[in-house]
Amino acid sequence: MAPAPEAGGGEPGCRLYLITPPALEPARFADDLARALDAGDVAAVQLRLKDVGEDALRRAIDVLRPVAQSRDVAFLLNDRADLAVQQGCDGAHLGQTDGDHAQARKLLGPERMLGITCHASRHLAMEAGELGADYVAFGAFFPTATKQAEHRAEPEILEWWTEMFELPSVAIGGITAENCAPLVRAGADFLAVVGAVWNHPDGPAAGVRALNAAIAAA
Ligand SMILES: Cc1ncc(COP(=O)(O)OP(=O)(O)O)c(N)n1
Ligand SMILES: Cc1ncsc1CCOP(=O)(O)O
Ligand SMILES: [Mg+2]
Repeated sequence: MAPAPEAGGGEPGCRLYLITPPALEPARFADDLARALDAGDVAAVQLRLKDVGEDALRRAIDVLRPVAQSRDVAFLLNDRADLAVQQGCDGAHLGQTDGDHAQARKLLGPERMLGITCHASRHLAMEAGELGADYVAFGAFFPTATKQAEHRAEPEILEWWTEMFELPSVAIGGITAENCAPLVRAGADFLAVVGAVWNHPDGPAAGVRALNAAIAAA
């Protein structure tokens, strides 16, 4: 999940971080995922299935992890650091109520990534940085139909974070090709998206192309 090198050797650029749709059938979704990843630059994929049991989650990881990893795209698991380690994921993303972050950091070790939700809180982000998170996630920046988001973030928090710290930031929540420019200009290292890719009217590949074009133009 490396930052994009900027042409001309300037500041690293912003990259896409895809989160899976809330429900999926792994074998069928594997084709959609492959097409999306082959459509343009994607730094990471997060498997986020909130409504399935552990067996189904393991099966989904087994099918989808190789699709990402074979393309050098990091594969992270939502909510479960333990399962991320057991199943060979590249990391885990944890929210504020997803268990003990310090324990998760230990479990994941230095090789696997830990991402932490920080909503719109500078305090939570500094705490996450102190305990060794690999990125901090701010949001939701825009209204989203994917999740009942209880926190609203403004681009200023990305500017502040980028000026103060080197740890990468992720922006999430209602992000589309049409509205992402202020987040890119504010210094977001990654844009995490669900709907803008998987619900794109011309398909996921078109969603990835549109977002990468918007990032490049920002
Ligand atoms: C990259 C990224 N940022 C934020 C979230 C939200 O995590 P969380 O607050 O734990 O909510 P759920 O995703 O578990 O509903 C995320 N998943 N990924
Ligand atoms: C998981 C999550 N956390 C905050 S907003 C959100 C959903 C993002 O999905 P979308 O890109 O469709 O708004
Ligand atoms: Mg969570």
